[in-house]
Amino acid sequence: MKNIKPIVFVMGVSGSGKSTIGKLLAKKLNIEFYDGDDYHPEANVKKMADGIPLDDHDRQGWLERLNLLAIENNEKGAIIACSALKTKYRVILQNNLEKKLVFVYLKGTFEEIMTRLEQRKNHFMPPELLQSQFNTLEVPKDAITVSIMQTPVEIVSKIISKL
Ligand SMILES: Nc1ncnc2c1ncn2[C@@H]1O[C@H](COP(=O)(O)OP(=O)(O)O)[C@@H](O)[C@H]1O
Ligand SMILES: O=C(O)[C@H](O)[C@@H](O)[C@H](O)[C@H](O)COP(=O)(O)O
Repeated sequence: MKNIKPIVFVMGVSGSGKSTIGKLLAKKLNIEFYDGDDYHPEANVKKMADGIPLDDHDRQGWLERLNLLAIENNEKGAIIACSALKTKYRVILQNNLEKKLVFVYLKGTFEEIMTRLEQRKNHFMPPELLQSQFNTLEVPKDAITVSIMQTPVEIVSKIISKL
């Protein structure tokens, strides 16, 4: 592993496994995990809970906060779960940061992720928003891309082998 204390953004659509994989990856690397969901302003959470997709304007301040979080953790490293759906969002996350961010893209089909979302309990994000998440997604070309059709342990060990 070249990158001992990386700043990793685990990205992908809602339900792709960002929180599950991010937490496990952080535990294995012994660095802090942050869930991007916890940094949305209340208005964003309410909008999503009401079944309305966020737009660029809604996401701007949230992405800026996560960029600051990355800067604060530049030395220690961090794992951050964040949808980071568009290329321009990933540019905001990298702003003024010394380290080059590592993006891990959790790749899965609409059908598989819909099944997981329908089974997930106690979460504000309604499965009906999944189509808009896929519509918004710009698949990253320079990310570590991992299929979600494996156990979390397998996914995390693949990620670590590529860091
Ligand atoms: N590799 C996996 N295999 C099977 N189920 C998974 C896997 N990763 C996550 N899940 C389950 O899928 C659902 C969505 O995962 P979650 O981590 O909440 O995704 P996200 O943070 O991207 O919205 C959860 O119920 C989680 O337990
Ligand atoms: O950019 C967005 O539209 C949101 O960040 C969204 O992608 C994110 O997925 C939600 O916060 C729901 O949370 P889950 O990803 O945990 O479903």
